[in-house]
Amino acid sequence: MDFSPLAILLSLLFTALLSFAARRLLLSSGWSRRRLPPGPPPLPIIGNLHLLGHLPHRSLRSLSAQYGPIMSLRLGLVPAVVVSSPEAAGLFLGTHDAIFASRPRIPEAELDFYTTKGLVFTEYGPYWRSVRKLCTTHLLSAARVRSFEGMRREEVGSLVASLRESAAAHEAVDLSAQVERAMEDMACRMILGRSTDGEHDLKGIIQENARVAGVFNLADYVPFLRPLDLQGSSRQFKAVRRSVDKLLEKIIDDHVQDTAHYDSEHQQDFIDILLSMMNQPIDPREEKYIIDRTNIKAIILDMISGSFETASTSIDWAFSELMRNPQTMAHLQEELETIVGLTRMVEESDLPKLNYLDMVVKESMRLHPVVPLLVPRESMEDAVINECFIPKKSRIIVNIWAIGRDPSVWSENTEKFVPERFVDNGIDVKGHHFELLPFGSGRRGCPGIQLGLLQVKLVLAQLAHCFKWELPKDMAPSDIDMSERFGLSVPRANHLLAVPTYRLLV
Ligand code: HEM
Repeated sequence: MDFSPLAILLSLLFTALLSFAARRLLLSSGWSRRRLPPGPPPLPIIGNLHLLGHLPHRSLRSLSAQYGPIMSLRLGLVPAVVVSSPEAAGLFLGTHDAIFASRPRIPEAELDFYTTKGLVFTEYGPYWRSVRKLCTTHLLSAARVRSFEGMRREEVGSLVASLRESAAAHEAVDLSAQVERAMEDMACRMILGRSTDGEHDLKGIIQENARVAGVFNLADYVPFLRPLDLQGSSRQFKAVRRSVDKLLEKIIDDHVQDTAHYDSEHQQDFIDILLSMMNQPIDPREEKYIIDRTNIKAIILDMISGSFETASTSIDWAFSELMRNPQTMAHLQEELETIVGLTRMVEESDLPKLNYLDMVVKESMRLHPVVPLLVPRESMEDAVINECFIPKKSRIIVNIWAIGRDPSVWSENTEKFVPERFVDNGIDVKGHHFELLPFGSGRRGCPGIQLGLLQVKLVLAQLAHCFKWELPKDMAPSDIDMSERFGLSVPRANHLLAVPTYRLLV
């Protein structure tokens, strides 16, 4: 046989030509374009809904282990694709982000301007682009986030003061509830300019809105069931939205009346900022969309939904891991003692110097991303990814929980809380490293990332710095229940209780 370089070259060329021709033939016959990604066989009507279980991120990881990192499902009558590896996430959220940047439209949304005129659930297009730009430029910019530093200091100060009282009495505190309250107060003051309302149960209404939005509604997947409203979801959704609307109308009216009395010291909240832009184009380059009251209400509700549970849930998980890993807590407290010292509380200006804190937060977000399946996306056109056909209007679910626990990415100790894995590896949470995506990535990535990260780090650092923490009633760290509850976000199923002892010298 002739193994001369020329013969090898010719045979390589011939093979390449042959496979190119075969590929063209398959593509033109439509066979490859129609081949969906592998996935479990669907049942009539419900498709694969029965496989989701009560913690879908976990069930989907098991299924992906069998069918691969780009897996096809049918959720009721809706085609879906589940993405479960960094490479696949890079294809859907990076390379082909423009195709997958829309959100599925739920039919209620057609009646509800809150869903079509906001940001989170609004379809991709010029309106969404304008609103997104408005939010990133005017509400969530670095300068705006900084402008609320004083308010955050007050709220964190109140949290610490309340914990000091429990510390003096050597009482166990419901840390989950305390943190949740503090974060809700921060969000309400920043967005609405107040954390309570004399007339309405402000936080109760917002919490109910989040609860109803997180409820699984079969009719979202089997649309012909919608008119029957078997679960009563549609009725509940409309009732909650009426309460939200009444509340926001009143708060906006109060702002309009108060504007005349503002002095130069007045801290503008998000409603003030949006009211000052009323009747102007949302984006000066897209004059078609003018800001009116419905836009303001929809944007405000999305800012609240985006910030309400996310930061507190992230803190809750990170703190639970610190309680389960006393050496890590000790290491973090050592860093705080060195950089901040025991004679004062942590300031926001300290945060960039706290490298170990940064690793603790990343590691916690790797193991416990609060939105484990991101917010679902929808494909805007037919696409072929890795030779698989993804039909237009497929729901795209990115399982960042599975990616964060993939041993082929994070090594065998993937289930363990080891912040040190981030030493010198350059991975951050900003959406460029597809192995760690707690804030998503691409066009629909979280616009509140800067604020969210700041809040999480500030509160976590303050809790670890100001107090020594023990578990109640001789509980061992390994006894801490880490069960999850699935909804719009995934918080702890049960609250974390702990006993603080004040440790600062002031
Ligand atoms: C620790 C805190 C937070 C976490 C972990 C978080 C996480 C996320 C995630 C995973 C998404 C979906 C991204 C995607 O689909 O690719 C998202 C979207 C979003 N987040 Fe956040 N978020 C946080 C804080 C905030 C804050 C403070 C705000 C605003 C005040 C906010 C506003 C939004 C909005 C408006 C969207 C929808 C963006 C769009 O569809 O264009 N988030 N967030």
